[in-house]
Amino acid sequence: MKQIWQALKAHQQAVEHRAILDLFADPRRAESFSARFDDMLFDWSKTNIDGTARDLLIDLAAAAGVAARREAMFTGARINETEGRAVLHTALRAMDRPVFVDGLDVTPALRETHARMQAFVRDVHEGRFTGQGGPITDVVNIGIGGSDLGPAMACLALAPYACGPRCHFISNVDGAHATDTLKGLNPATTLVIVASKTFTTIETMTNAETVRRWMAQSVATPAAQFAAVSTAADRTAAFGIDPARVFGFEDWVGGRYSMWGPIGLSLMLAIGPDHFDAFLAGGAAMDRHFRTAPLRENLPVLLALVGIWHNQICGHATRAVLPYDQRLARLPAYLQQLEMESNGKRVAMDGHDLTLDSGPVVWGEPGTNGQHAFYQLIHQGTRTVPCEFLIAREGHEPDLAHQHLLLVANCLAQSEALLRGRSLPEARALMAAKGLTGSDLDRQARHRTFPGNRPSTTLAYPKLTPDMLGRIVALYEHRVFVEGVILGINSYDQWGVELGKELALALQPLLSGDDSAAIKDSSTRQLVAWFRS
Ligand SMILES: O=P(O)(O)OC[C@H]1O[C@](O)(CO)[C@@H](O)[C@@H]1O
Repeated sequence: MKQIWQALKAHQQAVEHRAILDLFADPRRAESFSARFDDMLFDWSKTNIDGTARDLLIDLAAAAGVAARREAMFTGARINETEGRAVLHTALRAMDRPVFVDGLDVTPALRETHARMQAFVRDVHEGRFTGQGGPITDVVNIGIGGSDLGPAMACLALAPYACGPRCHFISNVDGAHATDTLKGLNPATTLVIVASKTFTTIETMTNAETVRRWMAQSVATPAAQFAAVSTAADRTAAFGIDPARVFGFEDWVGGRYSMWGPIGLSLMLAIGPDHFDAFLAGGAAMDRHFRTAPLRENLPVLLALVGIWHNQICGHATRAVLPYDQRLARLPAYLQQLEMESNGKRVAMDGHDLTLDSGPVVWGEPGTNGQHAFYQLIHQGTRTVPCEFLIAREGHEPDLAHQHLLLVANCLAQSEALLRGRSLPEARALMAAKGLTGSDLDRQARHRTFPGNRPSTTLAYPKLTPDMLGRIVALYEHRVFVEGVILGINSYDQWGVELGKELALALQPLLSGDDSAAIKDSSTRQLVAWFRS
């Protein structure tokens, strides 16, 4: 491994100043540096990765043992070593294939829970399960992190497939979130889902109490309109939720990988069981591809290797995710948790400090909106931000096809602009054509140059259907896995969120009056005093 990392670094230094555009002298550049899976196209040719770098990166994945680790994950080995757990979200989307944990096939239980979810959703849709004031019109999902971001992202993404009650999401402990979300909802026709793997998360439990009080003002039995999704049946029972409406899952489903199972209940309510199954089928199709395609043609592996090249080799600390698909507006937030909670770690699996950078900072917004906000920095700032564009060939609005064309044109134009840039002579010619001369021309032209040579990839897909969303989400999940294996990280724990939780619990009583002298640093002491005054 060490030698491959060194060879990659040496190669990167050798080609650092080469223009990506020069790689296109090879007429087969785009074709050779693209991969397809069914009707998805991943084009990574607009990066500075050439044949040598590609070979080294593939060697890196092979030497890191990606294939063996992948098999270990799919077959239920306890690869989440710091928590002693298997990692089996893939089993949630392939329930027909036995998977054993400790010698026990876990899929019959998964199928049973899935069937219970389907029956419940049909009962809601067909009016057999109602609120105390009539058929369910609205669903409020209370959860945070992995118990919120996935379903919230997917409900928006699949809005054209909505066929059930309206779904709303409350996550923040800020009372504003519950207040604003509940405004206008009828408690007597609202179903509340408390979604929490642990059923201890302070934000979720606090919001659940708030919503229960809100409901109690209007209906006789609030608990009758509550359902729960959790691994902790004892705690859901203690909260008073009827076990008939509790959908359990196992601890080998990580929170940020959990939308495929019961945590996806709000999504299933929104789009119906058939579309939800299509979403699962899309994820399963990507699983098969990931498990069987050679590394060189394997989409998750390639996404990961491009990421490693940009982050650990070239030193670009951030990655922008830019979906030219308004309904993927929450994808960047979803990926922030998926990627940063998974690979934002400084201690490797073997207990040693990482000698390389951990996973990148992931951020983004849908295009074209981002173009009118932060693309200025991406085009002309001093730092390089590798960009990942996502774009569908077709939208869901046939009568607005001309707008979709404009969207596609913008997406392709951005990656072209990042690649080509605009040279000083080109900018001078433009300014001269506008009548500028002399020092004025020189100065104005400099502001209008673009360095170009800025890397980007494009993931193109036919249409954002449930199946396609499943493929895209599974693609990113596996990309995170591959990056984690190459970096030697356990992508499935999240100890880094614990300290803040502990300190918040300790600070809460101090804010409401207890002695704050125990606080060690004067800044926190000052802030506590300020809030208390
Ligand atoms: O589903 P739970 O147990 O409420 O946890 C919510 C989220 O909190 C975290 O544990 C981080 O604090 C995430 O990993 C998880 O998705």
